[in-house]
Amino acid sequence: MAISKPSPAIPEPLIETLEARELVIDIPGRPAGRPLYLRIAPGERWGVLGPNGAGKTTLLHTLAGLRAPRSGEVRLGGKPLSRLTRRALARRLGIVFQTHHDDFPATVRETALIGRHPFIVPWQQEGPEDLARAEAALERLDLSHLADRELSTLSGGERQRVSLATLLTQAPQLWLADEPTNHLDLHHQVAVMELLAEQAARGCGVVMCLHDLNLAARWCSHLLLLYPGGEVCWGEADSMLVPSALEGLYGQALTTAMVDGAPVFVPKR
Ligand SMILES: Nc1ncnc2c1ncn2[C@@H]1O[C@H](COP(=O)(O)OP(=O)(O)OP(=O)(O)O)[C@@H](O)[C@H]1O
Repeated sequence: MAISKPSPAIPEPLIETLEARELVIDIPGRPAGRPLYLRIAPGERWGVLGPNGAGKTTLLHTLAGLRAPRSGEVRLGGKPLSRLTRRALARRLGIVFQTHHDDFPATVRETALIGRHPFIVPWQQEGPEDLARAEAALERLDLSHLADRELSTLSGGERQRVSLATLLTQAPQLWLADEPTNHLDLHHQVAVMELLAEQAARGCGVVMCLHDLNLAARWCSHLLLLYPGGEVCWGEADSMLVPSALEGLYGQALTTAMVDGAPVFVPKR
């Protein structure tokens, strides 16, 4: 996968910040816990960590405006998400879902082009520039050779890369990704983390739910730890990667070492 050449067709993002103000996500039957005050600034790479069922996906969907919070609000560029139209929001914020629902037959190229839908008027066909962006995104995600394939014929990792290519075609300022390295082999895991880091370096804000502590330690600038009881803490990654806190988060003893200047966490047997 080519990881060195960003598409020249993608414009520089506007500078906007995603903010959670006194936010409590809505998980039925769970106590409210500590409200979130988050500010996802341009250039930041946030990792959301927590065990299964802690609420990572619920948080991501709430930040994307797909799910109402129990209380508090999410603002983009100073405006509550509820005051933005779906179209205005989709021009600025994009999401990679944890699971894919491919209800209609479509090729890889057609799926990547969905990323342009917020920018074209209803019933208008995609133009040459839209197509060029989709092709560049497919190339970036190592998918050009699969452009005409039906989604239903792809492997899990190939399908995951199509979702990322669609988001790259959309080129939002805010990238929300639910387990973006799901199904990916080691090389493509690194390539996708590099892609997200590259977007942040362009001035995008990135939030990703991760299960791999070592990817989080190497690629995230900030971390948010979500505990199953609703407790939450967040801050710069260096200050959050405390072995005892991570052991408490997962209920799993860890061995820690420093490798190439970053901590590495291995589960104890
Ligand atoms: N509509 C719903 N009704 C009842 N409970 C729900 C609903 N949606 C989610 N939940 C519960 O909310 C909790 C948080 O779910 P969520 O998918 O956000 O967790 P997660 O941290 O992303 O988990 P995983 O690591 O397994 O993906 C889970 O216990 C889930 O069963």
